[in-house]
Formats: sequence, C-alpha cells, structure tokens
Amino acid sequence: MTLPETAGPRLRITEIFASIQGESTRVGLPTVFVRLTGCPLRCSWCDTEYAFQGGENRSIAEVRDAVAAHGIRHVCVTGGEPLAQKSCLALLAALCDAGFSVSLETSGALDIAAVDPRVSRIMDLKAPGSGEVSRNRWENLAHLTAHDEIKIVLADEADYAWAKAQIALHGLGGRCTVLLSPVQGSLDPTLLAEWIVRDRLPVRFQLQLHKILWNDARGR
Ligand SMILES: C[S@@+](CC[C@H](N)C(=O)[O-])C[C@H]1O[C@@H](n2cnc3c(N)ncnc32)[C@H](O)[C@@H]1O
Ligand SMILES: Nc1nc2[nH]cc(C(=O)O)c2c(=O)[nH]1
Ligand code: SF4
Ligand SMILES: [Mg+2]
Repeated sequence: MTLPETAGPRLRITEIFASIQGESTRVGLPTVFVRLTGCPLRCSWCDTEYAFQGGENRSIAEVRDAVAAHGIRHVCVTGGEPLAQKSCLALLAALCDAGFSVSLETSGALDIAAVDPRVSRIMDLKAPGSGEVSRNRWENLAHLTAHDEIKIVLADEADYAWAKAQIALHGLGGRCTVLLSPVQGSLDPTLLAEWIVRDRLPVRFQLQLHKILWNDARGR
C-alpha cells in the first residue's frame, strides 16, 4: 500500500514565493524561495526576524508540489535556519529528485555534511558584528566544494578586518567562491568595494539585489 502524499515528516514553513535571486552567484535568476520557520541564532542585523516563529506544517510532497506550481527551475531553501529542522535534508533531496536546481542558505552554525551533494550550499561565516561569531562551526569548512559558496555579511570595518584574516588563515579563496556583503544601512557598500580592491581580496562583492528592487518587502 502506498502512503498518501501528505504522510511522513512535516516541515514548518513560513512562505513559498517566486522572485529574482538576490544573492550568491545565482543572482538574477528567477527562483522559488522556500523559507523554513525558526532559527537558533539571533544575528543583530537579521532581515528575516518574521521567520523566527509562526508558519504552517507541510509535508515534503506538499512543499515540492507548491514549488513545482511556480514553473521555475531554480529553488532556494532558506529561513530562518533551514538545517534546524531535521526533515530539511529529506526536502532538499526530494527537490533534487524532482529535477530542480537547488541552493541552500545556511548560517554555518549547523552540520552541513549530510546535505545532498547536488545542492549548492551557501554557507555564512558569522562575523563579530552579528553577535553570533561563537556559533561558527569551523568543521564545516572541510566539507565545502567548488559547488558551494561562503558568505560573510559585514556590519563595519572591524568585521572586514576579521573577514580578511579568516580568508588568509583558512585559505578560503582556494576552497570556493567567497561572497562579501555589507549590512544595508550599516556599512557603506562603496567603502567595502574599495577595501576589496585595495587589498586584492580573492572574493566576490555582493549587494542584495532584491533590496535594490523591492526594498525590504516580505516575500520578495
Ligand atoms: C535570512 S538568512 C537565512 C539563512 C540562514 N539562517 C543564514 O543566516 O544564512 C539568509 C541570508 O541573508 C543574510 N542577511 C540577513 N540579514 C541581512 C542584512 N541585514 N544584510 C545583509 N545580509 C543579510 C544572511 O547573512 C544570510 O546569508
Ligand atoms: N530575492 C531574494 N533573494 C534571496 N536570496 C537569499 C534570500 C534569503 O532570504 O535567504 C533571499 C530573499 O529573501 N529574497
Ligand atoms: S542565522 Fe540567518 S535567520 Fe538566523 S538570525 Fe542569523 S541571519 Fe537571521
Ligand atoms: Mg532574505
């Protein structure tokens, strides 16, 4: 007997929406976002606090079908902290099985080793200005491949100095793409761009494109 499609593990979901990918090397691609509810971190500058609670329970099949209904091949699983829900791993595999090109946005505080290798993992390293630097799971670095990306979000010049030191210490530029992104309204993007060029950093400068297009609107 086959189980109904709504059986099995359920995930707490804040929203599923179509937009333009605003971050990572996939920037600009039409993408469906699946935002999982809840996060064990509290980054001082988090722009998605509305995902800390609430949401609705959905089965993996329901999420997959809701994604498919948008008719877009790129999917970004984000949050909140997606890996804080155990069933996220099964969701990522199910989305890959369904033929989507899948990326995952994750804080870097949880183990990324069991994520399906077809998924591009966009992993933050939390800088001191986030207030969560102690949560970085440094063991994760060993699991990253050229298919993944590291993102460091910078609140100020001290965060930039920290990022520069970590890039050198861990040879981050040789592992995968390293994205440096300013906290909007906190660090002047032009200054960050100039520091990167001055220091010849092996990184990719990033602005959150969706905020340029839609400001801080929810579901964009
Ligand atoms: C909302 S988080 C969700 C995924 C996961 N919890 C994480 O931190 O990667 C998605 C991405 O948005 C970034 N982000 C959140 N608030 C930001 C802000 N104010 N400025 C720039 N990036 C921000 C995070 O650093 C992360 O890379
Ligand atoms: N357009 C758009 N692109 C994004 N890329 C990563 C996002 C996220 O919140 O993780 C995000 C988001 O919230 N909106
Ligand atoms: S880990 Fe991600 S969702 Fe959680 S507080 Fe930090 S930026 Fe926000
Ligand atoms: Mg966002």
